[in-house]
Amino acid sequence: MLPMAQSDRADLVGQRMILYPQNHATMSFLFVLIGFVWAIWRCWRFTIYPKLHPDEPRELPYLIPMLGHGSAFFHDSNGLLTRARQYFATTSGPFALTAFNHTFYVVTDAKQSAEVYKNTDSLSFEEFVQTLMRTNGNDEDTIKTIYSSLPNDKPGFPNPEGLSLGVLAQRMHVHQLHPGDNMVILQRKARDWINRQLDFRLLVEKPPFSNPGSSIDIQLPLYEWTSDFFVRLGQYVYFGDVLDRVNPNYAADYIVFDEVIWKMLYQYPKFLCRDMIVPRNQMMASLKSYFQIPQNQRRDQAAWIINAMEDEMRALGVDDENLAIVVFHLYFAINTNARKTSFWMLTHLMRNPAYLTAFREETDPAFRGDELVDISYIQDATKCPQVDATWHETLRLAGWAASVRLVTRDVMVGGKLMRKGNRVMVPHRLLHFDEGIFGDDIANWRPERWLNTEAGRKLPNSPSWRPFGGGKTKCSGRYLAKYFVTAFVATLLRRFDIEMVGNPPMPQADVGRPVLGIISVKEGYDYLVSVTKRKQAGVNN
Ligand code: HEM
Repeated sequence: MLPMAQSDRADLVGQRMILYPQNHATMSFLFVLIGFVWAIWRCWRFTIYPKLHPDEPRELPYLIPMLGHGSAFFHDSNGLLTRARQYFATTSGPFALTAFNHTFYVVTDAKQSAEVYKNTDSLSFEEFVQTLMRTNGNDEDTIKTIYSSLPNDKPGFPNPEGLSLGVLAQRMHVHQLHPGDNMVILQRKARDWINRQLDFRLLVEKPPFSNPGSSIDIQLPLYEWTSDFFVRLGQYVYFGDVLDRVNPNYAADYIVFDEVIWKMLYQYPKFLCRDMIVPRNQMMASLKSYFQIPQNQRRDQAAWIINAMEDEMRALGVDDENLAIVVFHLYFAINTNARKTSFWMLTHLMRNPAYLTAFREETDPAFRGDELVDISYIQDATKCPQVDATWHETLRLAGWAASVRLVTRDVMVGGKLMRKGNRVMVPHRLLHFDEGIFGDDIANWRPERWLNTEAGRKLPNSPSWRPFGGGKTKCSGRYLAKYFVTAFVATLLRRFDIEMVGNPPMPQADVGRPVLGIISVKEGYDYLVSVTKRKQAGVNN
């Protein structure tokens, strides 16, 4: 056996000696071929094609065909967009970026962004909403029903243009949320809730932040605390106590979900996002139970929009499950941004005590004793210019969203042809970091840029100011958002002194994850604040 084995081995070695050079040659040939094909692809895509199609936006070159800029987009989309803008600094008009085989036309010029917001015929926001509906479990029949035109004489919310419920819903949000009687109802509800809940005894005693035994001061993790406070506030204003009774953990589930909401936006495969799916499904099940409670036990506590949406959808035959999923989307529109804005605002104010003092003094007249009484005073920029500037500057630095539209037919924007099937993106942050518009020291929080000059005072009306998107889908909740955040901060400062514990670094923003407005705080960057009963509280009354 042994001699045979030896000869076999010798044969094998011989074969390998003969085959190896052949393998080597094949591999080398393959490499050269791949390199050649790659060079032709790159030359075609980034040199020849742009020359043949000068009317289309120039594309930022990339190395790997299927990936494009996917990796950079995923890790720091704003960094990628900033680099791309520098790359195209000498060319005018939108440019293109490809990530994971999807092409985005990026619009960074304020006037051209107005073209995007205006053109609802060729640029669709609804596609984004429908994709979310699908991702979150709405069935195709429901989506079709909600996006089919309705008669212009239907009962319920007036529909003179015969719009679909999906589009009409935007008008209904405006009816609820723009200044007027319907918004005043929500503002009063919010004021009374803040007055009740921002109470030292409750802070000390109520889990999850209780500090048993504290009689003078309490320490709270700021991001966790403001998140909990604002989500419960938003939930109360829209659903009263009823949803909390159905699921006392609803707000906590929401915060867990909201911190990984990017997995929903990126449509992660199910097995990679149980941390998002478990709380999401729990919340949808709770909303379904909510809508199964007899109407006379819940509707008088709910905001007009919740009852009106229910009526409209039931009239179209939408079942409880699909109704719950649609309303779930509204829940996160209400709650995802205000909680983070209040965190960033307090963070900046504590690091800039002169502004904190100015905020406190300016809002004094809205209080009687420790109670917030006047719901319009703090909102009025003529009476509270410092508050207004603080609000704008906080949004400018913490706003990280982009408006995205699907191109539904070929269209010209900014003098460039945008092809059907691709997406147009207006990254708000690039507009907000334009030194030509917002002045120097652009990376720093300086509310005075909104106050000190004539041009600064006009900034809120500038086409470059887009923290809430634009056009028909511009955030309808922007007035209520300002009210929630500034009423909370004013009441907090009225009743308490608040200080950072120790000397924590400025929290880092979680730049790698897409958000629907305001950026989250990077994990590990929450910090403790000490909240102390204020000795001078109620001084003016
Ligand atoms: C600082 C807080 C907030 C920010 C930065 C913010 C930002 C945004 C943005 C960027 C959009 C998308 C607009 C587009 O692409 O055209 C949006 C939509 C929306 N937001 Fe807000 N939002 C905030 C707070 C709120 C609040 C508190 C509510 C409700 C009470 C709300 C309700 C909505 C609704 C309903 C939409 C969808 C618009 C529509 O289809 O009509 N938002 N928001």
